[in-house]
Amino acid sequence: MSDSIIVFDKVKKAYGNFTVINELDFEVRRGEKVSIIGPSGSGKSTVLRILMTLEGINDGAVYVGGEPLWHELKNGSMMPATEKHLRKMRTQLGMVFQQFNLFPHMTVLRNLTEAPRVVLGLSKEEARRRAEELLELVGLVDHAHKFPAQLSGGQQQRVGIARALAMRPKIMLFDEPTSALDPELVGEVLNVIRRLAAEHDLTMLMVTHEMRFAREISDRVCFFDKGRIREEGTPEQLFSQPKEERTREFLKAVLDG
Ligand SMILES: Nc1ncnc2c1ncn2[C@@H]1O[C@H](COP(=O)(O)OP(=O)(O)OP(=O)(O)O)[C@@H](O)[C@H]1O
Repeated sequence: MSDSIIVFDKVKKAYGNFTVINELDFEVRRGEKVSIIGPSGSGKSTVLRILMTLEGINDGAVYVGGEPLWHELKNGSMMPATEKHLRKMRTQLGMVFQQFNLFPHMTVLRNLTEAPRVVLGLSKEEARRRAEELLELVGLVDHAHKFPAQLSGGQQQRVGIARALAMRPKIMLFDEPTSALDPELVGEVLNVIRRLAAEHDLTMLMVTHEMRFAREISDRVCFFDKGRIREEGTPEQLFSQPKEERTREFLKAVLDG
């Protein structure tokens, strides 16, 4: 477990009678790039939302960086985490959403400097310097003073990536980052993620429908079905020699579609 930056230990998550995550055991090593694929409703996004502390769990435990995420150890017993603990833990993670989720009333620059200033207490100059470096990384230096509505979807998503990185997270979560984009804008966003994967030792966990991309950048691909990992392996193993019939069916449907 020591090398795992993310651990799900028999995690259960249900909405009423409907079990979304079913005794899930799942680990991600430091620096590993992992893709989660699987049918709609299989619980893929929920895994990311639990890590980002946007959804609680009903049973089991999640560890980030060796520390319980949804619990705190108090006098030797595991107690539900306080908001303070969740806030602290959240700083280790950055998330890129399907729908960008930028602050519409703030310029690109301010979208990038706001949280580092408010949450991390960075000075205005330091936050700006960090933002400018990241705009360089995502190729948007010339757009710093625009508002999100003045940008294309692909540009907005690149700002979304830069904004998450501005908090210097150890783990980046991507929730179908290209699925809201027009097809001709997908490539520019994938290029930024590709670059991040190649040049940084970030841990990356990505839910994606872009099978070719998952195959290219992942160290490991997990096929989710009914709130569990049905099959996992290297991209080569999972895409070229899937063992499970359910995985084969899914891949056939998405790759033919
Ligand atoms: N707040 C909620 N209340 C009730 N049901 C929910 C809620 N959030 C998600 N669900 C249900 O949980 C299931 C899993 O959702 P999740 O978004 O994790 O699936 P997914 O595998 O990411 O699917 P997709 O590929 O369609 O995004 C879905 O059936 C969804 O309808």
